[in-house]
Amino acid sequence: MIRLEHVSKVYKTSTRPALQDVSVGVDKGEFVFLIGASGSGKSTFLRLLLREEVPSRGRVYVANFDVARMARRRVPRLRQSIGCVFQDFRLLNNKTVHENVAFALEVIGKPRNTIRKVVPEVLELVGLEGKSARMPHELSGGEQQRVAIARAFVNRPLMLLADEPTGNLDPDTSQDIMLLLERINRTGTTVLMATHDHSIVDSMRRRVVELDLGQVVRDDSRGVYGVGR
Ligand SMILES: Nc1ncnc2c1ncn2[C@@H]1O[C@H](COP(=O)(O)OP(=O)(O)OP(=O)(O)O)[C@@H](O)[C@H]1O
Repeated sequence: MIRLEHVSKVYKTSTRPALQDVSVGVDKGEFVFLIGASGSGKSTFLRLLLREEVPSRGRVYVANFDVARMARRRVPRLRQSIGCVFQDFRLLNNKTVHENVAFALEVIGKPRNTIRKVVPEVLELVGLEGKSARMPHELSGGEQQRVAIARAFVNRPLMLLADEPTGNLDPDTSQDIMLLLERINRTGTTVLMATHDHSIVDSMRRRVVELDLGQVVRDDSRGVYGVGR
């Protein structure tokens, strides 16, 4: 599903590589934590998968896309197969919950009757049935993140990328969000989550890929956050 082969990334304005000779494969349906100190390269890793950046060296594959080399006009198709969730939710504040999720389908040209059918289904999946008419500011942080996850998942992407999705949430709410990401993973969706949250990584016992100064220093199949460190 994801394959990085000997990927290095050096940003123009930086001397030290953000990623250095990184080779990682993630199979369809896996749940993987990407961990590492601030500046270790986690966001760069995710941005390469979305073709928001291109590697300085090496190859990046996502599903059947040769991400770094594909024509620019095919990039929207790549991005449609990847759902994204962020620490700061990134909802449209002037739209309701329903409209936020529906918008993700409108922009890719889904017919209105499909949208009317699938939006309530996905809102139920994330536990927000009954809140579809609320505005984002009328929701708790955890609920806002559920809307963001619904929006990322409504198109049934092959993969969900989550960049610190629990970074703004308290521990209990974070656990609820993790249960939701696990549920989405059980539908067969590959989940790759960048995080600093020790307790979540330790409680889930999933695969852990650790970056340090742009290099993979650990890849454990049922890892914890800080083994031996
Ligand atoms: N657009 C950019 N231009 C120049 N340097 C960058 C750029 N983006 C990131 N970097 C540098 O690349 C390195 C890796 O950054 P990256 O954002 O990938 O780390 P991170 O692990 O996601 O950090 P954090 O946990 O703080 O988000 C850092 O040294 C950072 O300063």
